[in-house]
Amino acid sequence: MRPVGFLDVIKVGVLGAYGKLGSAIVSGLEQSDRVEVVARIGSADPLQALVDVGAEVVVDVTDPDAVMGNLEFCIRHGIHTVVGTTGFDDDRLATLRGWLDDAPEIGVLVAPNFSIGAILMMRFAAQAAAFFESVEIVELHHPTKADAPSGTARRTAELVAAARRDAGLGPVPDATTTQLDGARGAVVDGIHVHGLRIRGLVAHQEVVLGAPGETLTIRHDSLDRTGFVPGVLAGVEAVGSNPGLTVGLENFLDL
Ligand SMILES: NC(=O)C1=CN([C@@H]2O[C@H](COP(=O)(O)OP(=O)(O)OC[C@H]3O[C@@H](n4cnc5c(N)ncnc54)[C@H](OP(=O)(O)O)[C@@H]3O)[C@@H](O)[C@H]2O)C=CC1
Ligand SMILES: O=C(O)C1=N[C@H](C(=O)O)C[C@H](O)C1
Repeated sequence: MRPVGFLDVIKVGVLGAYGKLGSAIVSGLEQSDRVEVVARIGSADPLQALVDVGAEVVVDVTDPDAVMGNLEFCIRHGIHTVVGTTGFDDDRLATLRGWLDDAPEIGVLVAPNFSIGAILMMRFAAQAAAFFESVEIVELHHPTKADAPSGTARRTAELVAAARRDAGLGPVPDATTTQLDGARGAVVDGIHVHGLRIRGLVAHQEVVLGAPGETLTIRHDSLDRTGFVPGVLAGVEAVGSNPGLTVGLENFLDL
């Protein structure tokens, strides 16, 4: 298979093209002369249309229940895929790696967040984590979101937990002995994650760190879904020349 990118205009199919993120991505990609949107697929449309129009890269922004079936189809049909859909855990990533072992020339990017600001927020949180005894994550989203905690919050927790391990930090301090279910949030890799669903919001996250005598709060706000488009474009341009599974758009950025 020929790698896509560089001189060619990349033929892109968008799965979930009529959703909130998908429609912003279609509009954004249509402004670029580096890609051509050749397929806009909604939940009622056959995936075979991607093959019929020769899509080289697919962007999946559908639903946690739909994404694995879509990925299996794309990998089996030799289509590189940029995945914005969330709800990924270790089991799903292991399944994906298994499929890719049988298609070593195909690239899949799983990007919990396409926004450059959110990627930097995660990076800064991981950098700060080594210096603070306490850390918790609060993610705030629109109330039509299907999954909790958000993919971004999960990923941040994993990055923070890894940084704490590297720094030799133990568990975060917490004297709670009695609680209502959920009162202390979900726990991802030892890090407490709290989710709010509020009408009017888009996507927001705070990482709150604390040490004796000081706290540090790192906050990112997505105010409009146009903020995700440059990251999607960067993923589309890079995925074809990066076979195998990549988790996190930061791997394709010169940060
Ligand atoms: N990585 C990132 O930066 C971001 C990721 N996201 C993630 O993207 C996903 C979509 O979010 P959002 O746009 O807000 O959600 P929406 O519900 O607005 O859109 C999802 C769309 O996917 C469609 N869909 C569902 N199943 C399929 C399928 N099998 N094939 C094709 N289309 C399908 C739905 O169609 P129908 O309504 O007919 O079911 C709907 O139009 C979520 O997982 C979200 O977490 C969101 C923002 C940023
Ligand atoms: O559903 C959303 O809206 C978003 N989903 C992603 C996530 O789960 O992290 C990215 C961003 O937070 C918006």
